[in-house]
Amino acid sequence: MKVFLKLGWFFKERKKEYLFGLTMLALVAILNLIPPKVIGYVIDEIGSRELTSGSLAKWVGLIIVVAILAYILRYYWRLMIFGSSNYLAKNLREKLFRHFSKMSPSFYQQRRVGDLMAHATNDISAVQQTAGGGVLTLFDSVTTGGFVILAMAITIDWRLTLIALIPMPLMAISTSYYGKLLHLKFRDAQAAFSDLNDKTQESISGIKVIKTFGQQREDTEDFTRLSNDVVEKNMKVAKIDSLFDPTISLIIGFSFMLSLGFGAKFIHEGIMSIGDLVAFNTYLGLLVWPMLAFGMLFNIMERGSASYDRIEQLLSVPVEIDDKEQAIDVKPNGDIVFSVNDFKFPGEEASALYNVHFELKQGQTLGIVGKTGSGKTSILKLLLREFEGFDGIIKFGNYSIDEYKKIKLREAIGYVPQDHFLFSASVYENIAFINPKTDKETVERVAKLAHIHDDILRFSDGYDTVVGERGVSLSGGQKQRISIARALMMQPELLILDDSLSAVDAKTEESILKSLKEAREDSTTIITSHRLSAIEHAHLIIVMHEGTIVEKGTHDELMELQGRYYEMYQLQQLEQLVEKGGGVS
Ligand SMILES: Nc1ncnc2c1ncn2[C@@H]1O[C@H](COP(=O)(O)OP(=O)(O)OP(=O)(O)O)[C@@H](O)[C@H]1O
Repeated sequence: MKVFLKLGWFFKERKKEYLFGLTMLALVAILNLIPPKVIGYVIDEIGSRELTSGSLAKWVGLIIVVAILAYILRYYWRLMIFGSSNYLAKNLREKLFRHFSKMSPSFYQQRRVGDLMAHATNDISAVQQTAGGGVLTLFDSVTTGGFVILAMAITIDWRLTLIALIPMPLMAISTSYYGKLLHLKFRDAQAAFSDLNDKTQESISGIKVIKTFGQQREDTEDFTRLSNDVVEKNMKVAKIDSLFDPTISLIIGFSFMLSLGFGAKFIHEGIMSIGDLVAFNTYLGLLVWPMLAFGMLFNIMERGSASYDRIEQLLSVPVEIDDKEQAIDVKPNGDIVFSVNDFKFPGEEASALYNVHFELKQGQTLGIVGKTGSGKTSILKLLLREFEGFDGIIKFGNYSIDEYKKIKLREAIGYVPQDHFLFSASVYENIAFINPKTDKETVERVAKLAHIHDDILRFSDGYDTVVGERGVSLSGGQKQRISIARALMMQPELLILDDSLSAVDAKTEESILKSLKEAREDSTTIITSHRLSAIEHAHLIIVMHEGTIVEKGTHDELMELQGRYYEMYQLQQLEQLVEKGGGVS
């Protein structure tokens, strides 16, 4: 029953619909009491030879009126109760989605997408069933059951009623026992479904890699194993679920036996008429549904309760990186001061960054180089406030980045990540992502700046060509340049290119950087790259190694130092020479 209390807020919200629906349901329960009584009267009139065609027509007419009324009322209670439960699903779905969209990357790092999707589908549907079918079974079993028992006791015989109810406590004991078992098995089944969901999502997203490595058979076997596991766990649920009906039918059967035996005795003693016994047994038949419903109620409630707990747990995960109370509501601009003494990713022992200090004046370009895993992207993640909890301060303009509203900080930064993502939409929509109503000229201007305009014109539908998962396949370099154009649409104070030119050739890279420099004279740019030509002209270059800065300066200064940067530069010059077919003497 706890789950109904937990859902109290929703029932309050849709009070009118539930009250209306439940009143209709109670009226149907009362109408249901009429036919058995009518049958009893007719049988007694037949027995005493008092039945006339006039009285028969009266009884038949009454049953028809009851049937029509019950038809209308049933329609409305279904509409009210099941209809309302849809709003609960909508409400929870939206809450979850809003919550998901507020969570920081570390939240997604700790959870699997398939699992989150299972919460948003299976769990919500189980809770919806509680607010629909659950409410119905609870109310119906109580009202129909209650009214029928009252009608049996008051209008027929209270002693026979008590006798017929003797087996009922057995019902309560067995259904509650099965319910507990069901809860455990259902939890296992849901967890298995989450695993399967996760596997499906990962296999579909990674299908290209799976095929390239010829792992389809292994992948399918893996999938089949998980799918079998889901079936196995659901079979366990079904086995317990299947015990409800036979148990309840057995107990009701026992009731029938008692009522028939004692009823016959009462007729013999002249306490009851035959019509009364027929009516009594018809009432007893009416008790089957409320009892079954009662059994089902445990099932629905257990599922709903387990699912609601999981959803609540997810919603209660705090938003790690949130706005401060008096957060500044303006876009930051100005100089950047990055001063981090130490930073560890959540749950990690080792520092990802330590003693990383640099300053960047507005309009300057910073180049970050270093071996893979040296901490380049980690610097950017801190700047974007994707992670917090470092020792130090990062300032953008006059304030620390955590003083600004998160949305304002992000609006000031155009970020082109390494793992660029294009939506399943047209090229135009992908570029104009921040404002789909942007005019064509602006979209074309940024596309030209990113040197992707000519490529787009060559696509079959130009800017209307659909890209992403459902669309045409683009080369890595084309995707990178569309991502750059999308970031440029923001006219950001700070543009961050995280190894975003790795897939374009050196000449295109040079042209893009040149036009960016011209178009963004007063704005700041940060470029991380493995290719030194991309950062050669930066105002400041930092060389990262194992999480810290090992060299800092301009290209000329670093060359003079003859350290790591110098070595990397020499090596890349050599590589270029070899690529061009030159030799080393
Ligand atoms: N979200 C994360 N959680 C835990 N550790 C992380 C996370 N992101 C990065 N790291 C770790 O931090 C270190 C620095 O990674 P980072 O991505 O900053 O390197 P990088 O210099 O950008 O490398 P690359 O050139 O390959 O992109 C690595 O050891 C990496 O495993």
